[in-house]
Amino acid sequence: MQQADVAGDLEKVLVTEEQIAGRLAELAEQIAADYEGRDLLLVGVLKGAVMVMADLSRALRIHVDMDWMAVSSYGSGTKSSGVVRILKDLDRDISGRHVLVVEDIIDSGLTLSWLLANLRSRQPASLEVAALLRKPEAAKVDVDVRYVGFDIPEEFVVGYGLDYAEKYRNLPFVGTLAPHVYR
Ligand SMILES: O=P(O)(O)OC[C@H]1O[C@H](OP(=O)(O)OP(=O)(O)O)[C@H](O)[C@@H]1O
Ligand code: HPA
Ligand SMILES: [Mg+2]
Repeated sequence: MQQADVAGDLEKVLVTEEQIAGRLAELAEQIAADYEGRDLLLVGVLKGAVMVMADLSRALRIHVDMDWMAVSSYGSGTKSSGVVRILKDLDRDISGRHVLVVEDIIDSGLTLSWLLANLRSRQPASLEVAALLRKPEAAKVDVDVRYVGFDIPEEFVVGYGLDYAEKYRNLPFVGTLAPHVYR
């Protein structure tokens, strides 16, 4: 009932549940091979990356530690404010650790570019990024992303962790909103 209501707000599905699972399995294999014999720390970026973190980490067949940061630059709108705030910092020191930042989406790149500079200053042994989605046409800054799930067009998307005004995060797929929802 509720799911039907939620789906009614969508214009189209961009990435299906099956496509997400398939791509995360491929990325997990790549990551497991790249980090073999190394101690890996996954850093999830709340709240959007919760679903990616949950599914990617379970697809990984190596030991990992997990920590979380919460940063916010979007508030309740569909445009990045460019001002990034730390809402929750990491619990532990990352100096000397191999850190893989896990993100749901790289849109303007402003959040990630700020976050990487912040994390780099804490002197990890290595620092890479895994993101489910990337919008190449929306990039305002260049960020080097080692693992990308899907490149998507410059449209506002929701689902699989991604929200519009805190809604739609629980959709199992990624889709675009019907214009009537945000106009
Ligand atoms: O590349 P950018 O243009 O900076 O956008 C990407 C960031 O924006 C979203 O987070 P948001 O600030 O909305 O917080 P949330 O994860 O809690 O939804 C998303 O989860 C990324 O972290
Ligand atoms: O397209 C998007 N959807 C939801 N949240 C976002 N944060 C950055 N880009 C997006
Ligand atoms: Mg986020």
